[in-house]
Amino acid sequence: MQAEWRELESAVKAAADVPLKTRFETEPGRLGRLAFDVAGLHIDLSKTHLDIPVVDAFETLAQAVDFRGERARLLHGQVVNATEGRAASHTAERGMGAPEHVRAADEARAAMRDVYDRIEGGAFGDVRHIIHIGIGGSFLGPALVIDALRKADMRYDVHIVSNIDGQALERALKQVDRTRTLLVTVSKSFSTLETMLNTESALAALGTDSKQRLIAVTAAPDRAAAFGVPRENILPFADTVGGRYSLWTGVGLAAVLALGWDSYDALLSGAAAMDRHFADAPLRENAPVMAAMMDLAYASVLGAETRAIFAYDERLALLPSFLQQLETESNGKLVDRDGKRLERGSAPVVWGGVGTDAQHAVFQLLHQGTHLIPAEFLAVREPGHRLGGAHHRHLLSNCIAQGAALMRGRSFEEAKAAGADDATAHAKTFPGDRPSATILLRRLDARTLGALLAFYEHRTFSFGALLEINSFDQMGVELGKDVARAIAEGDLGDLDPSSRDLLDRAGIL
Ligand SMILES: O=P(O)(O)OC[C@H]1O[C@](O)(CO)[C@@H](O)[C@@H]1O
Repeated sequence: MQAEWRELESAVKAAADVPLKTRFETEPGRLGRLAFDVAGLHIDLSKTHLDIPVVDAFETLAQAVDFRGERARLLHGQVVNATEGRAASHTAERGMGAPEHVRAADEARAAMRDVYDRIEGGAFGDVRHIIHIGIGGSFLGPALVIDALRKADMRYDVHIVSNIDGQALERALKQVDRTRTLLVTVSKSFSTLETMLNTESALAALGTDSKQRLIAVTAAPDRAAAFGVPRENILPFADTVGGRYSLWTGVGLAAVLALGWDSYDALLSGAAAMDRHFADAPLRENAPVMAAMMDLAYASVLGAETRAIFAYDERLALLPSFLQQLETESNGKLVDRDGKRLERGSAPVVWGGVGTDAQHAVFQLLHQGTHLIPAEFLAVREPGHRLGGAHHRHLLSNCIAQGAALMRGRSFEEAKAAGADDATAHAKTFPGDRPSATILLRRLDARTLGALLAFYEHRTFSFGALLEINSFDQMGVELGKDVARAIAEGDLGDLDPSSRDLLDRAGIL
């Protein structure tokens, strides 16, 4: 593998020496090769340092690391998460996978439909409010989906509570009529501290029969039953579905209730369309694979430590947070699948915000700062409001202008020609040649959103597979949890003096 990586590194470094803005003239057909239309998404990677030699080198690496074999193992339900000895079967939720995984997903969806119909039919009373309790992958996906597809006439008023800070639950409780509130606790493990404590406090606040109004969504149904959730209120899902890949399961129940079952079907069908593209398209026509190549070129070869995502659409404001978990928890790893220390960078820090707000906050650094930061812009062709064309025209113009300006830059001479003195002209010089990708959605509906989220899932997997890491475990979160548990139980062990002092000052000792 070393030879393939060396070849890739020299191709990427050579590509980085060629100014991006000159490439459209010198590389005929560049835009056509690096822009992809899939399932309602237009994905433009042409303002990046991907070029034919780089993609060739990635193809060679893909061959050497058996990328296609790993993809087949993922999509056929074989073990791809070796440390936990299991498959990653999220695509089975959309119909692609081992027959037993697809069957289990279908059964789980039938159980979900049954609970959905009981709620709609009044079995839990006249429900108006839903408090969804969960954290990490057990809330980011549903929260994003609700926010993105929010309708004026939402069927239920959904409050999502994740943080163990009691303020989060208290705020939600203040906004609901407790007699008309359904609790949906989502926890793959049904043992996560934050979720369990919030559930207990919510049950206490909702009164004596509150367990009857508790739905549990989990891969550990026996734990939920032991907790006292009525069996018919437990929605199981397979433990082969990773938390950050789980919004397609009953984890999305609150979103499905709020948006309607049809939206859920459409979300799954959009994801399924992306699954087919990922499974079938040749690597250099495969949008998630090509995007992963781009991510690796920057993070693992050129040393970019961050990657910035800006959604030029209020409805996608939660996307950077969702992707932060998806990408960093999946690929923020120190060792490869054999336990060998990685010789190159794994997942970059993912951060971002909404445009145009972010332009007035962090874009100075993007345009003139000293770090290499690949940026990603997302926008939707159809506006999500009825305020008239000016808002949308300016929004989209700003979005597209950022990528153009990052690439083009402004020379010292141009700044001088515009009348600046030398010192000011230096300050007004933009180096340019800064990479960005742009994703344009035709419209933001459930189907397109499903395709978009599946695109990111497969891109994350492809990054991990090319780097030969396990994208489906998250051992790095355990130590912090263990130390916190020990402290909460009063076991300070060999805790360092600084932390003891802080606990003392915080009033915990
Ligand atoms: O769904 P659970 O088991 O409550 O876990 C919540 C989150 O906690 C993590 O395990 C990390 O601590 C995430 O991977 C997961 O999404």
